[in-house]
Amino acid sequence: MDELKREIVKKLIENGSLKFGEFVLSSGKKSSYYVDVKKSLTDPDFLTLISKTMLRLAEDCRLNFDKIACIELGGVPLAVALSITSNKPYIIFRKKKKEYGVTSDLIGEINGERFVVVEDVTTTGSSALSVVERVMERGGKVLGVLVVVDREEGAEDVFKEKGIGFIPCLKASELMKYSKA
Ligand SMILES: O=P(O)(O)OC[C@H]1O[C@H](OP(=O)(O)OP(=O)(O)O)[C@H](O)[C@@H]1O
Ligand SMILES: O=C(O)c1cc(=O)[nH]c(=O)[nH]1
Repeated sequence: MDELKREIVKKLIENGSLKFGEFVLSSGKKSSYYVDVKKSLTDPDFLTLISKTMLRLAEDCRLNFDKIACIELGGVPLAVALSITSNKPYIIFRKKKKEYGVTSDLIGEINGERFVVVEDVTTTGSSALSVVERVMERGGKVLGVLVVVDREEGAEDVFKEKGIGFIPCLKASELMKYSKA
């Protein structure tokens, strides 16, 4: 697994996804760095690497899932890639309901299946938690949350409290450590 982590770090760096400066995060928090995982998710090699890593982590943790769930935007390319690698269907939640056409906030179906949630980055975990809650409200079961980079700013505790597995491919501290190696 260590080798996969190093490959992920290498790709994130090559793709210019680790940025230093002054950033405002989704939660309103300020940060001196930003991990632009979405930029790397435009790279087919990164998509392949991440989906293989996520499938391996899910297998190692015995997450016997039927479907994949995500929220736009960052989760979508991940869900598509993992769907192709695992041959399991996926669903997408919209951040907001549409006001025309098909107005549901859900694309795909939930019929009591077992889900893994995928997310590009977790900071507070609130975005991934909204997916977990929305799957459960509709009768789905959530086995775990798989994330590319966890910034170690609270998400782990959020899911521990809920009794839901939280499985980052990489922690921010590992990203910083390996990026200097
Ligand atoms: O753990 P949290 O504190 O919720 O922060 C992480 C969330 O923030 C980012 O999304 P963003 O809100 O920037 O939306 P986007 O995917 O549409 O770019 C990221 O993709 C996660 O979804
Ligand atoms: O918390 C966030 O909004 C966030 C942090 C980060 O490093 N990368 C990202 O895409 N979002």
